[in-house]
Amino acid sequence: MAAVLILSNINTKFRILHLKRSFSYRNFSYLHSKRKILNSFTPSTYQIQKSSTIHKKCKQERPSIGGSILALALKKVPQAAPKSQLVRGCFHPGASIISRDTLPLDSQKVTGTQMIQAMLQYIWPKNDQQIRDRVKLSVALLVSAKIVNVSVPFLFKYVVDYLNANAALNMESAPSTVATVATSLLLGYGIARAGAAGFNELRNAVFAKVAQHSIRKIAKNVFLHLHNLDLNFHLQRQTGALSKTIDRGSRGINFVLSAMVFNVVPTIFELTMVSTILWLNCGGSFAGIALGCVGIYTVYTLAVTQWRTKFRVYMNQAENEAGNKAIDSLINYETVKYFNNEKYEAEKYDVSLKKYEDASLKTSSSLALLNFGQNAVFSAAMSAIMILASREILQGNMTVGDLVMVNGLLFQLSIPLGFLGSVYREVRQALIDMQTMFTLMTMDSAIKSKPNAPYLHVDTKKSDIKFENLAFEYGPGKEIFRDLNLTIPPGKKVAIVGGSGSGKSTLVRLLYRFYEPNAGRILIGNQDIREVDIESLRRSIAIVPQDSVLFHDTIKHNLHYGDLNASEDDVIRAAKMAEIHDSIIHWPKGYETQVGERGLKLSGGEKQRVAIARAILKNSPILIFDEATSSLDSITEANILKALKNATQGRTSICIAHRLSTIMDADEIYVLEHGAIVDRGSHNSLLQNPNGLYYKLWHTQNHSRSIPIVEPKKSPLLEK
Ligand SMILES: N[C@@H](CCC(=O)N[C@@H](CS)C(=O)NCC(=O)O)C(=O)O
Repeated sequence: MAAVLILSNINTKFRILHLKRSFSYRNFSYLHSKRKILNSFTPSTYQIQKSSTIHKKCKQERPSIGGSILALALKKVPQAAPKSQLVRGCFHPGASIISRDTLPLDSQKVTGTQMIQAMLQYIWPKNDQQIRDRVKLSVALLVSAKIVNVSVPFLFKYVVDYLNANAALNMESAPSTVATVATSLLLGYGIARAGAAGFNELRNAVFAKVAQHSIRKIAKNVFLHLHNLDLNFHLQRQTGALSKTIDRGSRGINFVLSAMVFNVVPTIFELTMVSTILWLNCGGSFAGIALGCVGIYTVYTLAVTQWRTKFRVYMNQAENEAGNKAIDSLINYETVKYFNNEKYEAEKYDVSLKKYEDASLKTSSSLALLNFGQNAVFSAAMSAIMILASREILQGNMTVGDLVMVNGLLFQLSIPLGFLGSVYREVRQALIDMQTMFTLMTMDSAIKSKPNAPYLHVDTKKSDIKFENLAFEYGPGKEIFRDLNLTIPPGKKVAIVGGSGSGKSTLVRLLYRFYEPNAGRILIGNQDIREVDIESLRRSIAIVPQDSVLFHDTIKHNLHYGDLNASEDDVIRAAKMAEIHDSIIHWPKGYETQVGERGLKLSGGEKQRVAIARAILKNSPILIFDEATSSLDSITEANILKALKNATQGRTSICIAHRLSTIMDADEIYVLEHGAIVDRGSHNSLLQNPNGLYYKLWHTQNHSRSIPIVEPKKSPLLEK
């Protein structure tokens, strides 16, 4: 199948824009403007052809984005090409991709055997005897349940035969004995039925701990693994998709385990027992009917399930689409109101609901067809086996009890098989989900500590920070630094200023090892940060980021996050230093106030002050303020600058700033432009140079800032 896939790496994220069977370049602008993103594109492997031709055309037509748009003619191929052919978003003819957002491009697909091995590690753990004992007990209970279950039709047979034989005799001779025997057999029948159910339930209870324990361990390991992957990985992936991967993957494990232990293995065991019994007791043709029935039933069920699965996929897609639209619309509640677009939003939501409705109807009607067919197969088999039995009875080879028994055995078999289609569908999906999750586990972080890396030691009096011949680019054509040299003296407050895109924040990311430089090195107290333990490096640096995002928890928890071992007094002290304490105590629940999702209930200034308090609490020798006062009004800013001054005392601090008024007191100011230092000095000395960038920035900002006097923003929490 020839297909066209257009990918864009705008925002460093590959997106599938459109997939078509045939492609003409004239469609390109249209497709690009449509930006159809097929998130739910099923994982397949495509071979890339003629990419260079189409890419060239894209470049001519849309020079501004040509470099980042790749239009690829693809052909489906059975196997993925080596991952080395896929380099930094550059696709070469002949290379292949796994086109699913959640599957990492640079990871290896996990095979079925590897998945089974991984699962076995959890359900048969080497050093957990308790779990192993539970598995053994579950298997014993499974076998017992099935043996008892198969004995039920036998007991029924004996009762029928016994009553049949004795009803024909003179009942007056020993009526009480007949009644006692029949009653005992029927009681045995009841006990056996209850016993089989009891064993089944006991097995479920015993095995539940094994399954849940495994899921917990796997989910925790995946979660930890995700935290250990580098920032670049996280920026390229939707966080929602990652959490879904863990969620679906661990649910998949649960499902596969449960299906195997509670359904597939017991049913195969029961089928083997039933056909053996029928063959030994009644003959080969009886066993043949049972096996034939289950065979036809299985083929029919799998075929119909395969056909109807697409309706469920559409249904789920439409459900997700509707859910996303509802969430997006409700998150944008204020924007919707600003433009009176409630009806438009409702219509948009209804489009997805309609898709859901259509798919849902197809799901139900195809389910009815499946159920009917399954029933018909078993009914036909039961009729056939009973006709055969009745003939044997008439010939005197079998009893009426035997007829009841064969009926019972076949009927009992139909019960677990009643869910075969669902089990098949869910297991297939679970295997895909598990594969996505385990594939994620094969990803390695691009940035990590070397084995036995020494801890970083920072002496605030001696350890300077040096950026030596630094070169860095976020990707091809996105160069930030070419040959940057910069020294931050120990214990001093250094400011880095410049326009947006000059590379200020990138410096912080490189220092924190969120990214690795392409050339050059960064030294703290003459220790190359690439050679030291990454955790010790990050412990030595406290950052107040540009966008402070808070956890959906209390304000106290969010402050405490700076140092989870700090005392409550320390938390309050940090809050006071960051000038947020007075606001908090006026909120209805004080420090116990919930901040809302991502700190939604707090104003920008409040969030930044929380971030400052957290950084103060972290108490690291190096402090970085990355545009930390950008969301503060003038009055709060003035108050907070004093707090910052206290916090930075005796530490090496770097203030990244756009607003120059916040860094006037810095010991040294570096002016950055297009990734190079164009000016340096103190505030006063820099203002002596009327041709310098600092001079221009200062006068532009002072002119615009002298007009408004901004009142401090009220907290949204106080307004409620
Ligand atoms: N007999 C069918 C259906 C069994 C059934 O009722 N499955 C439940 C889930 S355990 C269900 O809700 N199915 C809905 C569907 O398959 O669309 C089969 O073998 O799959």
